[in-house]
Amino acid sequence: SVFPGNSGWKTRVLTYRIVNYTPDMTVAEVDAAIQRAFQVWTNVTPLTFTRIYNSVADIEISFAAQAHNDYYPFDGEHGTLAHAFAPGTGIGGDAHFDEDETWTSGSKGFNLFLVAAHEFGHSLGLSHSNDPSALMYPTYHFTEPSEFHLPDDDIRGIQSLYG
Ligand SMILES: O=C1CC=C(NS(=O)(=O)c2ccc(-c3ccccc3)cc2)CC1=O
Ligand SMILES: [Zn+2]
Ligand SMILES: [Zn+2]
Repeated sequence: SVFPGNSGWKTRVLTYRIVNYTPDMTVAEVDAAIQRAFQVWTNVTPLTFTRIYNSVADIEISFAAQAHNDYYPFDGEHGTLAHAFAPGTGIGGDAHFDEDETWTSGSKGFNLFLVAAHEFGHSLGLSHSNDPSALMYPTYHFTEPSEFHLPDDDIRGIQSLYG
């Protein structure tokens, strides 16, 4: 089952900011993938996510390659696709996506919606699941986004933090 992180956010109203964009997708595609990735979690919790454009948000979303001002430099194409920080101030909650990957809204490369939904699980305090069908399972597997449903294991995990 999913091992919930040690703590979650203390507030239910969270903000997010898309700091920059990948050239692999249109701005509209990135916006939609991020919004839908948050919806996966708002559907099953009392959490709400408000997008902001200027000041610092709780969850700052950015694309970067190699070293990028945290202690977890990316590694070029493949390998680590993205990472996210558990709830907290500053870098807490932020999600970084490796620009050396090919990001798509389809089944080619890596599907941004699916990876973002997984990373936002970490941003909300979830760790990995050992259930292969779970979104929080550590291995990427493509699912048609229009048919994506949050597996029970993940619902149990997030509701143990924000139920
Ligand atoms: O906690 C970790 C540590 C290792 C990671 N490896 S990754 O970047 O290659 C990665 C692997 C799987 C996913 C994923 C899993 C299930 C559904 C969608 C994406 C996302 C990123 C990413 C990650 O979130
Ligand atoms: Zn990073
Ligand atoms: Zn993960």
